[in-house]
Amino acid sequence: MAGVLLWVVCPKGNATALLSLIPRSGNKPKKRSFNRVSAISSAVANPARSSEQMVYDVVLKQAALVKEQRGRKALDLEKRSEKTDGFTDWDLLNEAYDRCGEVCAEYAKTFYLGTLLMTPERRRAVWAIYVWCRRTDELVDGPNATHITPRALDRWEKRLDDLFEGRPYDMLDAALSDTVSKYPVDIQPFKDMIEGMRLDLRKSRYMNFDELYLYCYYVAGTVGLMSVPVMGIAPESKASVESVYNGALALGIANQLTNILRDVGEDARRGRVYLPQDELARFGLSDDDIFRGQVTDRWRNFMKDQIKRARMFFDEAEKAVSELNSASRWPVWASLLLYRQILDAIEENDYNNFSKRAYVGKVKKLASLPVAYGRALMGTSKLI
Ligand SMILES: CC(C)=CCC/C(C)=C/CC/C(C)=C/CC/C(C)=C/[C@@H]1[C@@H](COP(=O)(O)OP(=O)(O)O)[C@]1(C)CC/C=C(\C)CC/C=C(\C)CCC=C(C)C
Ligand SMILES: [Mn+2]
Repeated sequence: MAGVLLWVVCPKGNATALLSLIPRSGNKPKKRSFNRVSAISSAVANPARSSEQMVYDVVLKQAALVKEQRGRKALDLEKRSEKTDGFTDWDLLNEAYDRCGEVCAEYAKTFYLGTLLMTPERRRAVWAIYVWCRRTDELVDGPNATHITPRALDRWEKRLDDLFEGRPYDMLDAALSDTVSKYPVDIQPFKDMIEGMRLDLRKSRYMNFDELYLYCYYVAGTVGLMSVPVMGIAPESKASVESVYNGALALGIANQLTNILRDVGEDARRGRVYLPQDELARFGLSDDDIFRGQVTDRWRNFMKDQIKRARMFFDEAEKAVSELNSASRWPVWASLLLYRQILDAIEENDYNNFSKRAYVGKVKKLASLPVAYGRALMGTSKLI
């Protein structure tokens, strides 16, 4: 039990919620063709292979896995969900998924509501992925973060290997273990997210956008790659699987860039500057300006440029949302619109992201939901 306790990291603001999820019984456990977005990152590409090219290999691998499964008609997902291998105690497994739903509802209410439109199978699988991501993030961001060492992350990765091989360590892992046995989810994005957490332990500066891009892929682009195999691509979609995964990746990158732009002051107080050093220098800025925290014209101009780039990633993602299964589109649109509006809020704060938190008010949040729903109904193909 002590081992489990060590692993379960309490969430922000509520130390008991994730602890209550501990099981009662000891069920121990090539190059891509460049588009507008890539043109930006390739401008600072490293001489060998840019981060974007490396990340694209993961996209191709995940897309291949999905295509392979698409080809195997007999492996109809909904039927496979009735498989009995691996788990004999259905009540325990259902309870595990229910707990994942509870965590999701507590930490990401809007997203949780959106998942209720999905089929029960897909919905609970997305919850299981959400919970694993949340727990992974909490390792380095939560209240126990100071105790986290690279060795602890190695153990978390070993645990990931085990759950992918059908040996879950606790009941939340059991839910994910069941999910990855049913959907064509590759382990690589999960491993890469852990790699992102390792990076956060050892690195607090990013020399250029190429370095930052890789970090954003690790901690957020991976989420897109993990989620789409479960959310599913619309059967009527004419887009290539790769282009949909590319859009999913773009949404993760856009979200993380937005997160970084919103939290500049907060991160600086923790000694972290995620903004690319070469781009700061190009605008006549340095770490000192960030620690001083004064909104100057140089800062405004720099921020305008950063916001423009984040919006380009959102644009890239938007083209792909309509290719998802119709029932999965609404939560994605809702989260995209909400996160995108944080960029507007930074502008409304006159680019003061040092001491003023950019947030989207309740009214705007609520207003976004029908907009998201309307967009979800439109399944136009904008990708090839
Ligand atoms: C519909 C939807 C949003 C599905 C994703 C569900 C899911 C598995 C989410 C996991 C999120 C999570 C806990 C990630 C851990 C790392 C992390 C915290 C990343 C940051 C998220 C924002 O959270 P927050 O504001 O709470 O950040 P702080 O911890 O407070 O700093 C991120 C910025 C990134 C999360 C990334 C996504 C939500 C990407 C979603 C992309 C898709 C679902 C693909 C959609 C498909 C197409 C084709 C566009
Ligand atoms: Mn976090």
